[in-house]
Amino acid sequence: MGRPPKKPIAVSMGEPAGIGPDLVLLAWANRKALHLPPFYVRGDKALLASRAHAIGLNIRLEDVSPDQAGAHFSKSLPIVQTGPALVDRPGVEQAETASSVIAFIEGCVEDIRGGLASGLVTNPINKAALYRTGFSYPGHTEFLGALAGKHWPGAPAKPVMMIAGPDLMVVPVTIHIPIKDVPAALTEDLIVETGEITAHDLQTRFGFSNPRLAICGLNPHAGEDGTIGTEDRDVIAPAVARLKAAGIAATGPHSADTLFHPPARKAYDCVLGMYHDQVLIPAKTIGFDEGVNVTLGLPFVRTSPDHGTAYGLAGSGTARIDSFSAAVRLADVLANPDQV
Ligand SMILES: NC(=O)C1=CN([C@@H]2O[C@H](COP(=O)(O)OP(=O)(O)OC[C@H]3O[C@@H](n4cnc5c(N)ncnc54)[C@H](O)[C@@H]3O)[C@@H](O)[C@H]2O)C=CC1
Ligand SMILES: NCC(=O)COP(=O)(O)O
Repeated sequence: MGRPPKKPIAVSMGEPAGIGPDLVLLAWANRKALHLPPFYVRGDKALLASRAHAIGLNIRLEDVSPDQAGAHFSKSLPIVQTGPALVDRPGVEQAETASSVIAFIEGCVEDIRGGLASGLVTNPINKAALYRTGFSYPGHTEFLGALAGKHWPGAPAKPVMMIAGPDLMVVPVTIHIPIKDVPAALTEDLIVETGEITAHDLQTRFGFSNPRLAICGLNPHAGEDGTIGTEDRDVIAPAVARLKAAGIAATGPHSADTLFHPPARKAYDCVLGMYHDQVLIPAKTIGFDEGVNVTLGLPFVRTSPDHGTAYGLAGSGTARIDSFSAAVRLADVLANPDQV
């Protein structure tokens, strides 16, 4: 007996005024050249039709249910209509689309839970626009952690953000918080938990037998023995010691400024940074086009392009699809480890 066909990847359309709609259309149009597995979009068909016209793509869009998506993918872009029809205004924020944006994500997670999709790829959302309508999660990462807790009760669901590129993988220990709040948020337990989840997922999902984690300091020169800030000595160093005691190949705290040049990158598999920009700046500088945002620590697979909504490019047809395509391929590999 042959293997059953792979389930499709569920893709959320993301911010309607951003480049998410362009990306799904361009990716489907170039699916063969990009070696993309079957996927479907939870979004709005009317808006996608309008955007396809704007960027000069004459492609078939099919309104389907998730269980039919795989069968349609070779001939048309399968769309699971989610929410009301939207008006296509590229680059223009509209408060009334916020509930649809959230419903796209929730619907995809429910599809995975229901066995209809193998993994999730999210398109970028306008975070500030969602906050303005009362959305209480800083980003997808935290929202997906909450959805995992709701739909997989009892399963471990501490979401950890990783930006993975061919030349660098990084994890920010604190994510979407103001820089002034970082020192207080950094605890030994948080660093240890993040390191353990990272090491576990690099082993079980990414095939590293003994992943080497380089842990950044917080202060210049990792604090110079507590003379330029005490967090490196009093919080981060003990956390590194605990990770080592747990059998994880962790080193640090390292001075972050000298951790990302090519020879330094040979000494580790992944960097844990203490705050968002400490590690996302090098990751996006080195591999903006190929980078993929992966959420570790969830009971399901979620990836995303590493960029945002790029309002200025929406509807122009010029948005690069490399990162989105890499996100779809990686979701497929992670969700179907025995079939690639
Ligand atoms: N995963 C998510 O949902 C993310 C959402 N965002 C959201 O994106 C919005 C804009 O954030 P920014 O910091 O301006 O980042 P951005 O990534 O949208 O744009 C930064 C620069 O990169 C360019 N760019 C982005 N994607 C591109 C692509 N595919 N092809 C070619 N050029 C591209 C843009 O034109 C711009 O010059 C914010 O509302 C933020 O909340 C940002 C990052 C991730
Ligand atoms: N800068 C990366 C980013 O903000 C991604 O956030 P999320 O929406 O994936 O949590």
